[in-house]
Amino acid sequence: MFKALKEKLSNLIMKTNRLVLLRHGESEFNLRNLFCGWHDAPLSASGLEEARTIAAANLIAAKLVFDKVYCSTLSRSKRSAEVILSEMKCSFLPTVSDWRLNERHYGNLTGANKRDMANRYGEEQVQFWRRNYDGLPPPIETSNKYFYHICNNPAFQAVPIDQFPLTESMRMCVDRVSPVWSEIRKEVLEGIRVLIVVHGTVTRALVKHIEGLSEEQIEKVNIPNSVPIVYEFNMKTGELIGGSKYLGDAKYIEKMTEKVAGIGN
Ligand SMILES: O=C(O)[C@H](O)COP(=O)(O)O
Repeated sequence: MFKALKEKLSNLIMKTNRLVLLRHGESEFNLRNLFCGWHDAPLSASGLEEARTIAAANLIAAKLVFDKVYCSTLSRSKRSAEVILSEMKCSFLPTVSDWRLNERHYGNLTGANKRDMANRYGEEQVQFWRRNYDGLPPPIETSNKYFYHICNNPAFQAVPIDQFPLTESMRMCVDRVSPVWSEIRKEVLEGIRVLIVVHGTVTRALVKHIEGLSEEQIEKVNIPNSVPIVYEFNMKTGELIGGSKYLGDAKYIEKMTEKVAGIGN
């Protein structure tokens, strides 16, 4: 009786912690509708602007504060995090750049226009490469314009040679992200308030881990740039409380999500 009451009381004063996921601002390659993957495309002018006026503005409006930030080793992720932190007046926060949070490698599609590829191979094939859980683009070839830029990018110095990808499916990306997600989850459950600023497919991989979605379910998820996604966890049990909460204007989020889902012009 006393034990049950104690449990009830401890549930009432349940300690929770939040985690926020964010996809970087629009990149030059997003703007030009090009497959990007491990190519280190910078943010576009609107990407920089939306990191401030959408990402940071919504985090500030929701009064969210952070103790630690995670991003990838690609500049569009790092730069978005810098802009957001500066806008939130907390550039002093420890920021971890981890290569395991890099975007999924798009193989030989890197640098190709998504619409051109749909005209050449058909929309179904392109959507298979983009969203099927096991859709594996052809490996990047030395003749690809971005092959040497990618191989020689100092941002990938920490990548073990036997783990350096030439292409990746969503499944491979989910597996790559898994150990770093376990590390972040542990910190979140210890009470560290974490912000993760990463990429479209890596955000989807994290959403799959966090929400426990099936392979079929995650194929239908599309992530707009610069829209914060908030999760809340029970720090004792590790359970997710409720679902995801997207911060910002619902109409804008819907429009941008549809844009990401489509192949573009
Ligand atoms: O790498 C890319 O091109 C983008 O970050 C993700 O593109 P997708 O929405 O076509 O997977």
